[in-house]
Amino acid sequence: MDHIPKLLDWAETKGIKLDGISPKRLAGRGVGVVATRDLKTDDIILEVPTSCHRSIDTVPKTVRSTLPKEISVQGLLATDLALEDSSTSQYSIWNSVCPTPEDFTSIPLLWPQALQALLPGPAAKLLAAQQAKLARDCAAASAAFPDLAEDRFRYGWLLANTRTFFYPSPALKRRQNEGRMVLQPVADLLNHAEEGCNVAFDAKSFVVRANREYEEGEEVRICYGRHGCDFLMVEYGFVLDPNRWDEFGLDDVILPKLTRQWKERLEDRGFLGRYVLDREQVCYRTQVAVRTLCCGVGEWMRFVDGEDGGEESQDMVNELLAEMLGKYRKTIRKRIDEATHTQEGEECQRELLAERWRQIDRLVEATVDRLQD
Ligand SMILES: C[S@@+](CC[C@H](N)C(=O)[O-])C[C@H]1O[C@@H](n2cnc3c(N)ncnc32)[C@H](O)[C@@H]1O
Repeated sequence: MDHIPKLLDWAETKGIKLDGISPKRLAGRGVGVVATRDLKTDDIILEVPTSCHRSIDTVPKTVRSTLPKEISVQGLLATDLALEDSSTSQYSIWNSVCPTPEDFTSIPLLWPQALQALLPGPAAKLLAAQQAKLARDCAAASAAFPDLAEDRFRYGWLLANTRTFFYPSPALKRRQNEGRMVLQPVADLLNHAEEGCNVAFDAKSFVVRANREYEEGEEVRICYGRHGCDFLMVEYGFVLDPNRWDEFGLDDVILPKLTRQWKERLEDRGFLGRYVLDREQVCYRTQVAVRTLCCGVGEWMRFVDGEDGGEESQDMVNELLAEMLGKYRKTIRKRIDEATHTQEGEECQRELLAERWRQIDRLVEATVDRLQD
C-alpha cells in the first residue's frame, strides 16, 4: 500500500508546505522528491515548521531519565524509535513512509563479515568506528531497557543515522553539536546529490529553495555534505557517480613501503598516515611521505620545512607513486573479482561493494595517467 498520500494529508495538518514538489518512489533510491511543475531558481519548495521536529526534546522524560548519561543523542533517539508502539504512536503516518529494516540491507554494518572484510581500507575504518559507537549505545540502551530487542534498537539507530538534520538552533546552543540532531518529516525524503537545493533554518521552519531550474518530473535533491563515496557507502548504503567530492585513502598503498625509522620521522612531524588522492591531485601529506622513498633526510627536512619546493624530486615522486598505484590496481581488480563472484551476502551488497572498487579503480587510473603525463 502506498502511504505517501496519507503522509501528505498529515503533513498539511502539521503546517508543512510543499510547493511544486511531491514525494515519489524511485528505482534504486527508495522514496525521493520530484518536481511536479517546472521550478525556477530560488523557488521555495518546502517549509517544515520546527514544531514538527523529533529531537532530544521530544523523547519522553521516562525514557530519557532511564537511559544512562553517556548514551549518545543518536542512541537516545534510537531508543525512543525502538520503544514506540507504531500502531498508537503520534508519528505512525510519518513512520509508515520510512524505510523498513530490509531497506537498510545495503548498509555495510548489516553485511556478513566475509563481505565487510573486502571493503576498501578507509571504508573499513569508518565501519569499525560505527560498529564501536553502535555497540556502546546498544549496551547503554539494553542496560536501561533489558527487554529491548537488539535488532529493533539497531533499526532505530540506523533511522537516526541516515535521516537526521543538524539544527543550529540558538535554543539548543548549550548542547554539544550532536544534541542538535533532529528528524523532520517530508524533508527526510530528500535524497543526496553532490550539489543540491539550498537549505536553511529560519526562526520557525526549515526552508528548502531550488538551487537551479528543474523540469517537471526531475528529482529534487539536497547535499548531505561534501562526502566521498566511502563515507556515503558506510553511513547511507549507496555510492554516487559521478561525485566530485570523492577521494581515496592511500594508507594501505604507502604505509607498507615505509621503514620504521621513516615512520617515526613522519610521526614526529605529524605526517604519518591519512594519505589521500582525489580526482584532481594527490594530497601534500602523500607528497611528503613518498619523498621518504627517494630523498635523503636533509632534502626531505627542507621540503617539510618549506625551504625547498621539491621541484627537483617531483619527477621521481611522480614516477614512484605511479608505480605503486599501478601495482595497487592489481589488488583493486582482485577485490572487484571477489565481490562479483562471492556467494556471501545479498546481491545489492555485492554490487555496491564491486561498484565502490570500480570507482576507486577509475580514480587511481586517472591519477596514474596524470602522474605519467
Ligand atoms: C534521508 S534518506 C532519503 C530518503 C530515502 N530515499 C527514503 O526512502 O526514505 C537517506 C537515504 O536515502 C537513500 N539515498 C539518498 N540519496 C541517494 C542517492 N543519491 N542514491 C541512492 N540512494 C540515496 C539512501 O538509502 C540513504 O540512506
